[in-house]
Amino acid sequence: MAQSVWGYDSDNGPERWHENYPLAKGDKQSPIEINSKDVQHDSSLAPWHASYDPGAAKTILNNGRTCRVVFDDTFDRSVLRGGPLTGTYRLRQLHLHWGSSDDHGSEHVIDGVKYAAELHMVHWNPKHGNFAGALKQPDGVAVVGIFLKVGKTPKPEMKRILEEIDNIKTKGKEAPFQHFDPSILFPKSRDYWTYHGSFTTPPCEECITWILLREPIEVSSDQMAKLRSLSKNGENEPVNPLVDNWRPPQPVKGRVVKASFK
Ligand SMILES: NS(=O)(=O)/N=C1/NCCS1
Ligand SMILES: [Zn+2]
Repeated sequence: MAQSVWGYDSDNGPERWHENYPLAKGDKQSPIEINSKDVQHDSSLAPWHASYDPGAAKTILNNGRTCRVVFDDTFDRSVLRGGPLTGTYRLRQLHLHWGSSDDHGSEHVIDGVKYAAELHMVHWNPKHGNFAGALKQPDGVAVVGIFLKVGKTPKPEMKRILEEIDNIKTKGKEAPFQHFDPSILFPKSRDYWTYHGSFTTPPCEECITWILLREPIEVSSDQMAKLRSLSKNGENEPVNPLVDNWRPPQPVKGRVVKASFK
């Protein structure tokens, strides 16, 4: 089976992405390490609001690099607004990044803390016509990032996604995933950090307003094991566990991270 052009292995991983995707060496790359001492509280930052239509959820997919839930984004059906954003952004998909053990897996690192996983809800600005057009704009995309922490009181709302894992074990597997409002995954607090960055996967376009929620949600170690039971390989190929699909922190290059909280 030919190697995919990019991935997370030694021969196609983050250190080599720039060979085929030059943007990966840009000045506004993601993820980054966030150090609270360098964060600037911005009292002008408004609260953010998501209004998602559960009927917009369509399918869940294993694309060999992550587990992704896809939503109908053909009109303003599930939208994000407020916070650092101008206008409304349409929810297109959500996916996760995770480690091979509970002590790492997130992409953003907070005061040295690596969480077990990081969930991304990807939205795009319809003023740019379509998703492909939005990728070329600095205000084209908004991603809400939620950290997953292993704890004793797992969030029941994560169950719905994890229950589907058994149906999408191998690369290319897709299953219906309907009647799902992802805002049930949000933690209690709406506190967030925000900065301008990029996709954490190639081609690494620098079109993202990141909204990272300060409060992690809890999952159980068993739930993390479930996520790690996904495979990179296709059916009837040698088993290659889908783990450590995270990009390490990139140079901040003078960017200032704003906080909605003190
Ligand atoms: N991890 S990420 O959300 O920055 N990368 C993506 N690539 C295509 C859609 S989302
Ligand atoms: Zn992501």
